[in-house]
Amino acid sequence: MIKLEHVTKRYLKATALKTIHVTLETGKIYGLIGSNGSGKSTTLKLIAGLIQPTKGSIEVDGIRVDRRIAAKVSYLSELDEYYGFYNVRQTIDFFASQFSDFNREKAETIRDYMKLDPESKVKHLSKGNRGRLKMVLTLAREVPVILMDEPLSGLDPMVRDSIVKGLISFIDLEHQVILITTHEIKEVETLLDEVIVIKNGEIAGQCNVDDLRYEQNMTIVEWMTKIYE
Ligand SMILES: Nc1ncnc2c1ncn2[C@@H]1O[C@H](COP(=O)(O)OP(=O)(O)OP(=O)(O)O)[C@@H](O)[C@H]1O
Repeated sequence: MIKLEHVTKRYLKATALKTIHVTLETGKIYGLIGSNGSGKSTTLKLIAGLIQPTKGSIEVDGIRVDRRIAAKVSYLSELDEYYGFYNVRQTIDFFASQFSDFNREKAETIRDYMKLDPESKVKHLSKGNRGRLKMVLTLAREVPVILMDEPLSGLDPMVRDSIVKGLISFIDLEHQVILITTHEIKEVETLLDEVIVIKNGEIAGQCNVDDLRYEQNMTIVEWMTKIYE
């Protein structure tokens, strides 16, 4: 479970988040959506313990987030941060050496599913295959929280599809909560349980995706557009 209470984040020149108050439950996949600069990445970095809130508190499974929270959170960043001179297998080995919760067997299963050649050098991988490798490394960790910042950004429709299917197949919903930021809303619509809209650093709406679809007869994009009007 992730709990943010009255969280504010100010950078030198910008207030990125204004008093965020939200609880995310284990067993659910949440989408965090909003326009550019609305505060999505900042929210993920705070939960991952990479940056500190200006005010307020953040807890993961009842433990206050600080730099040590990395032990409980698997964070897929927007950036490609891997060593180009390693091949896929060496990159997986490196992650296994860094994280005691890394499940080597699961990593192999996902690598196989993603059709990634273990001998390919990371610097020679296409953007799509680097996206797939990121998924292998993020999902192979047995941690209660998985955070994904723009996992589909810049990828072609086939790669997006394999990543969404990989997510469905390999997340452990009994023990994990997943928070995904994305602008590719239609692609993840079927995956999400809940969607949270962030606007100018504030939560402007939260909704169960089935309620939206069956009771309000609306897609996520229609709902978000209404909030942003
Ligand atoms: N390191 C930083 N230093 C100063 N300002 C920052 C920093 N990171 C983000 N900001 C500012 O904080 C605000 C929120 O940024 P954030 O990256 O969280 O938005 P986002 O919703 O993830 O945007 P995008 O969809 O473009 O990725 C923006 O105004 C941004 O310019």
